[in-house]
Amino acid sequence: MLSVRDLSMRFGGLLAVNGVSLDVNEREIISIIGPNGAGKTTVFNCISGFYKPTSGQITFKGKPVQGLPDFKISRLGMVRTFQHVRLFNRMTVIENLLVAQHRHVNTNLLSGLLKTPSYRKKEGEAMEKAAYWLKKVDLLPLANREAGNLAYGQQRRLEIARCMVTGPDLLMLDEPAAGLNPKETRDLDELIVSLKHDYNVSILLIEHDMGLVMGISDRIYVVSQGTPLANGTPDEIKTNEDVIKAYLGED
Ligand SMILES: Nc1ncnc2c1ncn2[C@@H]1O[C@H](COP(=O)(O)OP(=O)(O)OP(=O)(O)O)[C@@H](O)[C@H]1O
Repeated sequence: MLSVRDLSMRFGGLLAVNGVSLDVNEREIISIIGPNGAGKTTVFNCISGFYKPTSGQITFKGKPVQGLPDFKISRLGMVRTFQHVRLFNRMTVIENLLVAQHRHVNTNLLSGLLKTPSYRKKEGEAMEKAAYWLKKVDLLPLANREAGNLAYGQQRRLEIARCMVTGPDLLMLDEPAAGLNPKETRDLDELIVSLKHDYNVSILLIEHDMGLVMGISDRIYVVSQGTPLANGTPDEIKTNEDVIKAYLGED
């Protein structure tokens, strides 16, 4: 579904990503791990269109996407969350999900102004979808709260729901467990696995919580100082000497 080949990203004199390649197949949970500053978020930013990579090829569902702007990439079915939650804080929880759907499809301004039957039908469907995903992430009772007033863990779940209402094929999560308590992390674990099994979504994940990564990943890519270090199943990665050294070297 997603194929990244020889991706590099240079910021001035710093080669933040150096020759990273990875694949995500249908219904796979793939993690990218590595010490702080390894270049993981930069890889995400290149794949999702926030940065234009210095070099490399990125194809999604067979189409080259490197250099496309983020909104075009998300319309192709690849959506992401951010390391620092980005919601519309002054809007309600449900409004956040409605806006996400509006931004995702080309809505016709005139039909919106005239409130044509087809527009009303779409509005109804958007509302149903929003309610469905709020229920799934346990936020339905809070639908009319301001998003900015939610607890941190709830905001993170809302971000995932906001991605899911757009019906993605690939969901990219940047450190979704950061700042969550153990119970919230377990719920997140279940949610991610359910997205794969019940909704056929592939997941690309950056995460420092090794319990979560090792428990849910089909395969793991390790990067260190921008460079690919290893890739394999959780069991292969756990016992890889280079990986152990890179992590111990961090302390
Ligand atoms: N926009 C930017 N301009 C200049 N340097 C950047 C930019 N974005 C990232 N970097 C640098 O690139 C390197 C990789 O950063 P990146 O955030 O991708 O690492 P990371 O693996 O995601 O780290 P962490 O786990 O701490 O989030 C770092 O040295 C960082 O300072």
